[in-house]
Amino acid sequence: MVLAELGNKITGALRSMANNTFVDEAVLDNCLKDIATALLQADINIKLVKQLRDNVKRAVQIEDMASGLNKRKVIEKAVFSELCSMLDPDTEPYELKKGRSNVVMFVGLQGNGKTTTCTKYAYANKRKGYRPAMICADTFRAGAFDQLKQNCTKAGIPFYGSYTETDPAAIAAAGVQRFREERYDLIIVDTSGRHKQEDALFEEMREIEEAVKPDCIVFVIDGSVGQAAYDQALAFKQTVPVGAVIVTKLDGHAKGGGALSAVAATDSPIIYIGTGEHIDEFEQFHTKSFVSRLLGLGDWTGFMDKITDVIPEDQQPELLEKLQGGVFTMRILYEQYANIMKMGPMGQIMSMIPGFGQDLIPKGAEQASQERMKHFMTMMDSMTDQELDAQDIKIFQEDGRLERIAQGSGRSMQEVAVLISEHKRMGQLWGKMKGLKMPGKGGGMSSLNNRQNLQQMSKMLPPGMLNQMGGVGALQSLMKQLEGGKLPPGFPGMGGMM
Ligand SMILES: Nc1nc2c(ncn2[C@@H]2O[C@H](COP(=O)(O)OP(=O)(O)OP(=O)(O)O)[C@@H](O)[C@H]2O)c(=O)[nH]1
Repeated sequence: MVLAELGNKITGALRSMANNTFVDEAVLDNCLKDIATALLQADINIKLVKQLRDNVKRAVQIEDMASGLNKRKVIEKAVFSELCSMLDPDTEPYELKKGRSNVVMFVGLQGNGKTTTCTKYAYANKRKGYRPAMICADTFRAGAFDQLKQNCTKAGIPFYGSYTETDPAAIAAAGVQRFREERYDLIIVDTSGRHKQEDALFEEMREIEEAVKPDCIVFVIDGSVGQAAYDQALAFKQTVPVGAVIVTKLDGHAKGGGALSAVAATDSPIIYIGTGEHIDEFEQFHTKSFVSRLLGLGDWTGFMDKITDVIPEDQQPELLEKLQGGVFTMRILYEQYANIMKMGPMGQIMSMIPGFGQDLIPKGAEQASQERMKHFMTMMDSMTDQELDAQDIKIFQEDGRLERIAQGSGRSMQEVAVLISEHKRMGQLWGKMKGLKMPGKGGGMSSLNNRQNLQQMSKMLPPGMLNQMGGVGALQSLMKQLEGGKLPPGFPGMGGMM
C-alpha cells in the first residue's frame, strides 16, 4: 500500500528529532516541514496540511514547555491527534437499526468501485446478522445490472433491477417497496455514475433520493483520485445529503491522501475502506486505529473487531466451555477453520498487529494456506458424527476409515493422515490452554495494550489462528519486545498453516 510510505515518512520525520540533543523551535519546524511534504506528496489537500501544521505548533508551544517534559513525545502525540482530527469530522455515521428496513443509497463517479462496494457492504452486514438486498438503479451504463446480479449471486444476496425500465428513480422506488414488503432490513440502492461530474448525474441522484428517501447516503471515492477528490466530494455533498464515505482501492498504488480529504469536504465520516477486489477485502474504518496503523503502531481495535466478528459474543461462553473441558474433537477443529476463513485475508489481519506490515504474508502463501484449510474441511465433511465428536483419535486407526474419508472427499489417504496429525498437534496446544479465562464483555477487547491483556487475547483466539501467529509464546515475546520499545523483524513460528 502506498499509504504505508506516507506512514514511514511521517514516522521518519518524528524519529529524526532524536538526532538532536535539544528539541527546539527549529527542530520542530524541520520535523513539521518533512511531515507536510509527505502529506502533500500523498495528495492530502493543501489547506488541511497547513491546518495540521499550525495546530501542532499551537498545541505544542515548545518554548513554554517545562524542562522535565519529553518534548519528542509531546510532539508525537500532537501529530497523532491532528492526523486523527483531519480524518474525523466529529459526526457519527448512521447506525443501522434492527427490526426495520434501513435504506442506504450509494453514490459516486463511474468506476470508483460503487457496485463492488455495495456488495462488500451488503456482505459485511449480512455477517453481522442483517438481511441485505440490493437494487440496481443504474440505467446509464450497459451491463450495470448484469454486474450487480453477478456480484449478488456470488454473495447470496437478493437483487432487483430491470432491463426495460429506463427511469432509475422508478426502479429504485419499486425495488425498495418490494424489499420492504419482503421485510429485508438492509436495502441497498446502487446508482449510476458518470465519468465526470455533470448536471444529468446530479439531477438523477436527486430524483432517486426523492423517490426512496434513504436513511443514509454513502459517497464512494477511489483512493487514487488525488487532489481532485476534495472538489469532487464537495460537489456530491452539495447535491445530496451525503452521510458517510467509503474510500476504495487503498491497496495497490493509490496515494490515498486525496480521497481521505473527502472527509473534510463532506463533513462525513469514513465508515469502510476497500483494500482489494475480493468481497472480503473491506475493512471497517476507525480513525485512531487507521492512524495507528499508518504510523506502524498497530491496530488492536480492528484486530479485535475481526475476532469478535467471527466468534459472536453469545458463542464465546460455549468456546470457553470447550476450552476448559480440554477435549479437542475434529468438530472443534472444523469450527475453528471455519472461523479463520470468515476472518478474511490473513495479511490484512496481521497488518493490524503492531509492527507488522500488510506485506508480511505474501498473497500466494495466503491463498495456499486457505486452500489447505478448505481441503481439510472437505475431508472433515466426509466424516461421520462419531468421527467428528470422537474424544480419542485412535478411532481413525480402525480399518477402512481413512480410505473411506479419502474417497468421500476426493483427497488422498496421505492428506487425510496429515489432517489427523494436524488435529493431534492442535489438540496438544488446546491442552495447554485448559482452564484459562476468557475476557468478558468490554473486558479490554479494544485496549489490548499491556501484557495481561495480550495474554487474555491469546486465550480468545481460535487455536488455528494462534498457531498461524506462532502460538502463545510468540504473542508474549512480541509483547516483551514492544515493552522494550523494539519492533520485531518478523513473527516467530509463522509456519503452521502457512
Ligand atoms: N484493487 C481494488 N479494486 C477495486 C476495489 N473496489 C473496486 N475495485 C475494482 O474497481 C473496478 C470498478 O468497480 P465497479 O464496482 O464496477 O465500479 P462502479 O463505481 O460501480 O462503476 P459504475 O457502476 O460504472 O458507476 C472493478 O474492477 C472492481 O473490481 C478495491 O478496493 N480495490
